[in-house]
Amino acid sequence: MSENQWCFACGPCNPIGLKLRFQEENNSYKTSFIPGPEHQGYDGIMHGGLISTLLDEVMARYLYAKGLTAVTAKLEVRYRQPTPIGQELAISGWITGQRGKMVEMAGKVTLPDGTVTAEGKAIIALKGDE
Ligand SMILES: CCCCCCCCCC(=O)SCCNC(=O)CCNC(=O)[C@H](O)C(C)(C)COP(=O)(O)OP(=O)(O)OC[C@H]1O[C@@H](n2cnc3c(N)ncnc32)[C@H](O)[C@@H]1OP(=O)(O)O
Repeated sequence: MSENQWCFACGPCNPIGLKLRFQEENNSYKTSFIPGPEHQGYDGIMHGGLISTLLDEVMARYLYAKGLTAVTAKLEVRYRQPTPIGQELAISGWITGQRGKMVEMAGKVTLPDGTVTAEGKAIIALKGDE
């Protein structure tokens, strides 16, 4: 069996996972997700911890997709607006810089009408000899 099939965010084998799928486009990594009632904190609003998960995944997984082994060293999220349940979220991440083995990344969560509800910044640590 291939590795990492149980990732909470993207693993196809995880029965309670988000099962995200990704594509690269214009030096950016993208996925989408429609949160349901099981993903809310306050009624009608997506739980902030799960929004962090979306941002963490879209940034760190971009490096994984490039064949690098990397873990999140630092994650900062700015929740600009409530993220509603039941709308398709566009989540994207991109590289903004690198200092040694620390890759600096950014990401955002966008509603269908273009409203950015959350922004993320992360430092992702490359492992091994990369
Ligand atoms: C299908 C597969 C899915 C793939 C996508 C996965 C998405 C999920 C991504 C995750 O959530 S990964 C899980 C959460 N993250 C972790 O569990 C990481 C745990 N932490 C570590 O393993 C280590 O702390 C880490 C590798 C991040 C750093 O340890 P090191 O021993 O390599 O570094 P060290 O502590 O010696 O620091 C080296 C330099 O980096 C700097 N540094 C370390 N941590 C930092 C940090 N957090 N922020 C900024 N700088 C940092 C540190 O200051 C120092 O700079 P200087 O040399 O200039 O002094």
